[in-house]
Amino acid sequence: MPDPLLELHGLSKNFGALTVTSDVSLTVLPGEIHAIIGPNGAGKTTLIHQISGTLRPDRGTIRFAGQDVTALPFERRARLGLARSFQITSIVPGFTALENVALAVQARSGSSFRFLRPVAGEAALNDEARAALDIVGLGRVADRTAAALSHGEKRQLELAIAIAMNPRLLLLDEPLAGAGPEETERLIGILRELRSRYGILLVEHDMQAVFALADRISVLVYGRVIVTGTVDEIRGHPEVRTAYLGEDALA
Ligand SMILES: Nc1ncnc2c1ncn2[C@@H]1O[C@H](COP(=O)(O)OP(=O)(O)OP(=O)(O)O)[C@@H](O)[C@H]1O
Repeated sequence: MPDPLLELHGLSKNFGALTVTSDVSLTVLPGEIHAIIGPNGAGKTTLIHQISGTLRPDRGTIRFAGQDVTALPFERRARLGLARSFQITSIVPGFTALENVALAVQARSGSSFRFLRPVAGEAALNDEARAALDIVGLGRVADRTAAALSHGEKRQLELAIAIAMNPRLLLLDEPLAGAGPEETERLIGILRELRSRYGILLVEHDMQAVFALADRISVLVYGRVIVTGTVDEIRGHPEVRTAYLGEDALA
């Protein structure tokens, strides 16, 4: 088995008397989609915050690509290749899709484009941004403003922005939220393509999408991982079936 890209060990977090993450241990391997599912309020988003570095765990460790990153700030983790997909609200509506992604490339690269002549620097920025748009299937709308994109295309744009960070691992918090059936199908196809390039930790409520995509699934209930397993293991797990998902979700 390859070394894990991401390794959580005994991660715990309380907000006052409320335990939001309780002794969470899990791994994400290169080229794997590891999905986190669980009922509302189970602690999925706060777990993502702790991994990305916007929230400090009270206890436990986070190792990324063999390095202990538990104490590193968000930007340092991002530079190491831990990219969180941002919500639509971070997209600049008046900018084109290309400009939105170019901003992310520029933010990642800092001053490295400064040493190129302005025109060459801009061309290099745009080339990278175009490549990210192509990966998520948005190449043909690169010059359209973000405001003019459909909801599904905006979700694709978020993915392109995350990819522009040059990640090794993508943290995706509900990438299918609000997408219609056709858009969902398209996004599932894109996420499947992305798996060959990155490890993915996926938080998603759409159970059919999770079952279509995940290599492994961890079930989070009240901040605790009650089981980690393959799609078949999770579908058939009695505690998962009865505890909270309901039979319909697992059909
Ligand atoms: N900053 C905070 N201060 C206090 N409590 C918080 C804070 N952030 C989240 N919580 C609480 O922590 C618990 C876990 O929330 P979280 O958003 O991680 O759950 P979730 O599994 O992502 O839920 P959903 O599926 O609804 O998005 C909830 O009870 C929430 O109210």
